[in-house]
Amino acid sequence: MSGTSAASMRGLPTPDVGWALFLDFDGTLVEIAEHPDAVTVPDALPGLLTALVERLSGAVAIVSGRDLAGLDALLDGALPAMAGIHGLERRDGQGRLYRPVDHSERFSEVRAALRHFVETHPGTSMEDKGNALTLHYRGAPAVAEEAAAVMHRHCEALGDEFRVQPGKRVLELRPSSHHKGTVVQAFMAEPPFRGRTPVFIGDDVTDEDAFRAVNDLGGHSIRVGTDRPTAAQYEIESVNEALQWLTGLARRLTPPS
Ligand SMILES: O=P(O)(O)OC[C@H]1O[C@H](O[C@H]2O[C@H](CO)[C@@H](O)[C@H](O)[C@H]2O)[C@H](O)[C@@H](O)[C@@H]1O
Repeated sequence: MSGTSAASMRGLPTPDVGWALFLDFDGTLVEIAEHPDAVTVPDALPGLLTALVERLSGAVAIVSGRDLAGLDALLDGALPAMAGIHGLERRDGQGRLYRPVDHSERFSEVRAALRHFVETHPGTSMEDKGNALTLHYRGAPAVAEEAAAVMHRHCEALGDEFRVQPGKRVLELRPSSHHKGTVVQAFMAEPPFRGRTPVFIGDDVTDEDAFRAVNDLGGHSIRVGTDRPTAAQYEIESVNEALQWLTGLARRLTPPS
């Protein structure tokens, strides 16, 4: 967590103890890796998150496409409040768990098709999150169009309740009822988030729903990366800069002793 470029971080909003902080995971808190299991979690990250929870009176949540079990394992259970699978599972500030829908049984056909796809396309892999199926093609970028065709064909067969969410060398088939924007709205309706100013930091297309929700709520939206148009109000260039900024945030919000 070193090597800050002051130029790209200039102009970010001034830290405030009244913030509610929402953090994406991959590409925001950890660098993108070749495979989901290959990410490196910085040693200082769980401690940094714990410090932020303390400084912001509990109003900190991870909002990720990963599932909660995987996030807990990667972060040593550092955070009570988290949303996984883009909101298809959510744990509130008091540790209560919400799984609003269960469509996993409707995926049997597409699950089998994706298994066959990864068996016949080296470099691809599938994550089965129950309520969402994720097709990774980072190891075989040339199959992007073919992968998209398979996902969209099955999504159409399932009907309007489902969508294909593109991400970084990934396609996810999931119910369209929940997304990162609805996650922000849900957290903001309850303590310890209610009444605070939402701040969301994320890097990927799926974070755009959250940026829009935060903008509508009068908060601050911060994009990690500068390579495409975004609804975010601010930009940070890299994961390292995001971690630097969060470290500075924890420091600035420490009450004087
Ligand atoms: O919402 P996020 O926390 O950013 O999660 C989005 C997806 O992240 C993971 O995939 C991405 O990161 C992998 C590890 O760096 C990378 O190999 C892959 O290409 C990226 O798409 C995760 O595996 C997915 O389940 C998440 O939905």
